[in-house]
Amino acid sequence: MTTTATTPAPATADGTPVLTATGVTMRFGGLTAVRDVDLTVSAQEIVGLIGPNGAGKTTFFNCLTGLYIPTEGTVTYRDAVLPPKPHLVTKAGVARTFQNIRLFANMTVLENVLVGRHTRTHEGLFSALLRTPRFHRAEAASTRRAMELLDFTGLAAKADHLARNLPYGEQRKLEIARALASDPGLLLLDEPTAGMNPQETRATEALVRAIRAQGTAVLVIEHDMRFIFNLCDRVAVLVQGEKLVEGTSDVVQADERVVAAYLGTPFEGAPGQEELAEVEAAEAGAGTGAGTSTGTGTGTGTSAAPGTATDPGARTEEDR
Ligand SMILES: Nc1ncnc2c1ncn2[C@@H]1O[C@H](COP(=O)(O)OP(=O)(O)OP(=O)(O)O)[C@@H](O)[C@H]1O
Repeated sequence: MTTTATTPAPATADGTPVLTATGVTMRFGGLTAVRDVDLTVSAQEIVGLIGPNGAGKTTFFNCLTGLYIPTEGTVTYRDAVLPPKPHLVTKAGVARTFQNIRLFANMTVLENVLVGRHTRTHEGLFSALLRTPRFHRAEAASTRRAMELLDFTGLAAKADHLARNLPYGEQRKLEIARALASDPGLLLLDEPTAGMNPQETRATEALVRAIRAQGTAVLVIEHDMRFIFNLCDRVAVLVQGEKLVEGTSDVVQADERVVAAYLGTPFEGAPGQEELAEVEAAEAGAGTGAGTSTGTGTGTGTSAAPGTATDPGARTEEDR
C-alpha cells in the first residue's frame, strides 16, 4: 500500500487525552523559552503547534520528549508521567522527528527503519551473538514490519539505497517511517514539510492523515499555514513562549492577535508587552533617550503570517 497517493477516510478524535502537558515552563538562564504552557492531544487527533520563529515550539517539543527536563510543569502520556530520557519516552509510546533531519546517512533506508524498531524488540545480546532461532524469527518480524512502513511511506522501492542518497523530501519521509517503527500512540513532527515542494507537501498531508487513520495521534510544528489549517483538528499558537490562542483552524485564522503576532505589530495583552513597557518606562525615567525600541517583541516577522502567506514556498528556509 502506498498512502502518499490516496487519503484514507479520516478517523475522528475520540476525546480521550493521550498527551497532557500542564504548566510547562523551560528557562535557559535568564531566558524563558516556554512559559506555563498547557496542551492536550487526544487519541487520533491531529494538533498543530504554530508561532513565529523563536516562539518556543521546538523547546516545547524537547520538553515533551525527554530531551529537556522542564523547569516547571508535568507531561503525561496516557496518564503516566513521562520519564526524562528520550529513549524511555519513545518506549512509552511517543515518537518524534527532528527539524534538522537526523538519519544514519551511511546506512540503508531499511536499516534506518530497523534502528527505529529497537525499542520494540526484546532479543538480548546473548540471543543475537548465538543467532538462535528465536533471534532469527524476531529479526524476520522486524524486517517485515520495517518493509510495511516503507511501503506505507512510499519508500519500499528504495529500501536498499543509502539514506544519504535520498532526495531531501524522501529523507523527511524516512524520518517519519523510522519514528513509526516504534509503534507510537503519539507522533510529534517538527517541520515535516520544510524543504519540500508543494507536491511533496500535499503528499505529506495525506501521509499524516493516513497515520491518524491507523490510530496514532499527531502533534505537528509547521510554518506552512496551508498545511496546518488543512490538516489539523486543533491549532495552538505560541508567541514568546506563551500559548496565545488555541482552537480550530477557523478560530485561529480569524484571531487578529495571531496575525498581529506574526507580523510583529502590537496588540493588547501580547506576551512580553508588560516587560517591554517596564523597560521603556525605566529607560525614559533614566533620561536615556529611550524610543529606540520600536518592535513589540512578539515575532521576528520572518514567518508566514496566518491567512496572509499560505503559499508553501513562503515558509522559512533555515532548515535546508
Ligand atoms: N538550548 C538552548 N539554550 C539557550 N536558549 C535556547 C536553547 N534552545 C532554544 N533556546 C532559545 O529559546 C527560544 C525558543 O527557541 P525555539 O527553537 O524553541 O523556537 P521555535 O519556535 O522552535 O523557533 P523556529 O520556528 O525558528 O524553529 C529562542 O530564543 C532560542 O534562542
